[in-house]
Amino acid sequence: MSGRLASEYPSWKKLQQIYDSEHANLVLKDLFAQDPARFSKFSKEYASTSGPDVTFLLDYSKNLVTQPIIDTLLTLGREAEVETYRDKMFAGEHINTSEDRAVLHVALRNFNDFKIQESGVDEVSAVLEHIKVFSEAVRSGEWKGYTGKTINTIVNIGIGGSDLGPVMVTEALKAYSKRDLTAHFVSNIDGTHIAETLKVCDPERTLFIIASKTFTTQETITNAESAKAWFLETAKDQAHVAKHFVALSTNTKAVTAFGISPDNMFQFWDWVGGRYSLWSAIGLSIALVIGYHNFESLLKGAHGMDKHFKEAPLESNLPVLLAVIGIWYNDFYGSQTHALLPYDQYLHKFADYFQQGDMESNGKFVTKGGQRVNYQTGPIIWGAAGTNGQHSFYQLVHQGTKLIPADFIAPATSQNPIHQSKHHRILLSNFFAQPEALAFGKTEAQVKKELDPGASEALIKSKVFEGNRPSNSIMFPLLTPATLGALIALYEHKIFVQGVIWGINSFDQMGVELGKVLAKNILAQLGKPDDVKGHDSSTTGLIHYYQKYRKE
Ligand SMILES: O=P(O)(O)OC[C@H]1O[C@H](O)[C@@H](O)[C@@H](O)[C@@H]1O
Repeated sequence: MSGRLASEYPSWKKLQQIYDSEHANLVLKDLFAQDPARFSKFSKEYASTSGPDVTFLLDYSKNLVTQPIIDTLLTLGREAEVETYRDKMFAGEHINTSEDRAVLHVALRNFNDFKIQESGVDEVSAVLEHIKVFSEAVRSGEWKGYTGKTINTIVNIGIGGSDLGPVMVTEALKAYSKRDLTAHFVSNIDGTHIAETLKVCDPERTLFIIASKTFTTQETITNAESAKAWFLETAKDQAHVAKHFVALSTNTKAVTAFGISPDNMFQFWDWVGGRYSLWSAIGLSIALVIGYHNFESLLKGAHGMDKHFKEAPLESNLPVLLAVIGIWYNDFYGSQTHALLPYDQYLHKFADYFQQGDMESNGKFVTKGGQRVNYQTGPIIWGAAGTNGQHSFYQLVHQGTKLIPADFIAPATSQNPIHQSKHHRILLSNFFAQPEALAFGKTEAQVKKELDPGASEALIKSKVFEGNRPSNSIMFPLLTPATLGALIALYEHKIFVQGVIWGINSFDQMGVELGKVLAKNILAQLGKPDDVKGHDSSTTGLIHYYQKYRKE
């Protein structure tokens, strides 16, 4: 984040030399055979030192690394001043330089532990109290709708960071949810999303949460207006809106203009990035679904990881290790993507969440100093919950031509140990088997032994697994709110470290702007073909096609 080109650091050049001269010999099968202690050397157990107990194991032994490579990668971190920039973040310095903002999602889950100076930080506990009081009133039934009935449905209307975090976390912690309160999340501008949701809502018992940091996002405001119109069709009186609409935003003026009273607004601050906002008022839907106490555990679990990230030396700092190993593949092996593969159905939105978290943060081609980078920055993040992926895309992961580093994530214990945990044992046997298969593969000799002597060369070749495909494995005892908090913070800080090394600003998102501006211009031209001006022939042709067939 110093804005320097990563490729100028001496350790970067050294890593390139190591890659060039050694990568052909970096064979997992051999590395494990040569060192029986490889697992214990390249795995670490995390145990929180503050807040609720959180432990997990990070096994990074199945990576194409040796100790000297890890050491050089850590030197790269030091040369890029990862420690300095980490301290700047925690100190509230304006490390989001393009927007001149502090980056303080860590302050949202700090509970007065670290001293952080920034305006608004001293208001965090009051907003948490507001979330607590409000969520408890709704959950207990004390908060009533305009006809005196309790709330049984919440609809969070938001998009991007005002949607993905709450969606992912409420799914991940469903086992802790209040079953008589149904949560829906409406994000897409496609009218289908709000229309289908409203079909199953009762206006007398539904609470709409309008979640938007800026309160100007077209999708969210349009959906919120449609929801309000739908509500007023039944409720008639504008005064009833107060019982059914609340806002989560930094923009009091726009919230008031929408018709939501400031009493029903949950505040946050410009130093909370959208994709880092689930810890803020944006997490209201989470507190409503799992209860404030569990929401606080989520925050405290994340704080434990913040403490680890802030205090642990780089060589035992888990976010740093994940970050530099990721850079090894991304920048030296040329891998384009990184897969997140949780073996936990509750985490089925985890990869979706970190698509924004990682790709919006590190999908940048200029450094903070404005130079075009001459190396790869953020990877494409993707993934799905196991074992579903095994029956779709794992073919390519095992035998395709691309190197796909992957993180396998699993709880040792299931929240649903049905059939004497038979399901979970099968799930975990797959969780253990897949990284093993990826790393060690299957040789031609092994294949031949299993086939008839007359088997064709082609058949034999098609059954070979080259192996040597790297992965991390993360295991924890149970997916609790605090464990999830720590896990999310682990990845947030990994993304931070990578951004610092690449010299980019991980905290702005200029790349979402151009399309928005063009769409606004096009929206004004959709009326008639003659209005369609100033576009290339393809865009013009597409708009004309729409105009020919549309039905209003
Ligand atoms: O909460 P808001 O202001 O509605 O923004 C929603 C989203 O908009 C844009 O796509 C980006 O800025 C995202 O980072 C943000 O999360």
